[in-house]
Amino acid sequence: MSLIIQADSVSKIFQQRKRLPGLSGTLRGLLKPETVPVRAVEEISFAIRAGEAVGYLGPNGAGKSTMIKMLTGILAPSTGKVHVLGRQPVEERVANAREIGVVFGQRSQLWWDLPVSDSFDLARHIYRIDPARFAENRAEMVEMLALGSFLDRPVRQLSLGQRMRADIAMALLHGPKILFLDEPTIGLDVVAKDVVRKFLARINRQRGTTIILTTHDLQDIEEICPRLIMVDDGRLLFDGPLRSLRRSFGARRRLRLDFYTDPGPIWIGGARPVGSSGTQREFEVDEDGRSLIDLISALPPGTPLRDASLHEPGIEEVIRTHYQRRRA
Ligand SMILES: Nc1ncnc2c1ncn2[C@@H]1O[C@H](COP(=O)(O)OP(=O)(O)OP(=O)(O)O)[C@@H](O)[C@H]1O
Repeated sequence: MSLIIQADSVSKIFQQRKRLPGLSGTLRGLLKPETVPVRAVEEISFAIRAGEAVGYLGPNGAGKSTMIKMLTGILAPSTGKVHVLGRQPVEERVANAREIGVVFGQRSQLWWDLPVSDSFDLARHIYRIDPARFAENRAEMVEMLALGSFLDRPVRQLSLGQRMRADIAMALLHGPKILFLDEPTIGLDVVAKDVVRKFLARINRQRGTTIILTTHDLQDIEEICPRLIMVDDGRLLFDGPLRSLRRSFGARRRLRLDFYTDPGPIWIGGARPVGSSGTQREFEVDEDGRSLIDLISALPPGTPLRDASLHEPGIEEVIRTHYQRRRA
């Protein structure tokens, strides 16, 4: 498979207006604005092959949207280079737009007061889509995303889930090779999220459309994207399969013990106490190879053990712990 997207040491620095405290500060800021540089993206490199589905994950302000804007030609990198289908998006915005689809979860591309089908017709003119190809793509999207019941309704009357489905359909009418989505499931209920996720996984699999999506929601990644790129503070933290994230962040298994009566302090070699509440105790286990039997046999004889279990840390937990550690 060929490389379809490349980011080489990409940084983006914004100049943000400095806020000065108090009313006099606000007035001074208006008369003589001072700016401070903010590094939204710092020296990020990655390469994506045709047909991949990649999740771009990070907390608020991590630089996700900024990266999507650079890949779609909305913003130019401050330093470094971005290539999408062999082009620098910001230099060849129109040619780039013809081959990519973009969905911003928080901002619709549909015309608010027009019926959904009119927005689709306008997209056909804007992208100069061949009528036969348009008809075929439109029919496929209407069927796959179940748009039939609200195609004639103005966009402002749609639920968020319906609007998002229509937005995704619109971004695919010209048959783009790459689909960029910025928070496609934000604010959706569980059913609508499920529809969107299943659809995206399907077009990636069936049409081979390359997908890059930003999200805060790990479930999006688990269901759509075999590959995860994780950023924080503008920097790249992790790039690889979701399944190797645990190992790469050194996440440890947890031993949970429950006793009939409060056992007092408990010590188990190779396990670090991390929580205690009433008759329950929790430990982080240092070595991966140790079994549950091995661990509980280290308890002093006569300890009133009622139940014991060993847990792999959830990916959510791994990431939360990692971000907390970085911020500490
Ligand atoms: N146009 C802009 N001008 C100045 N600063 C900006 C601009 N756009 C983004 N920033 C700053 O760049 C940083 C990264 O913002 P960005 O929107 O890329 O993050 P994000 O990961 O998408 O966050 P969120 O999850 O909250 O949408 C933030 O500190 C933000 O305030």
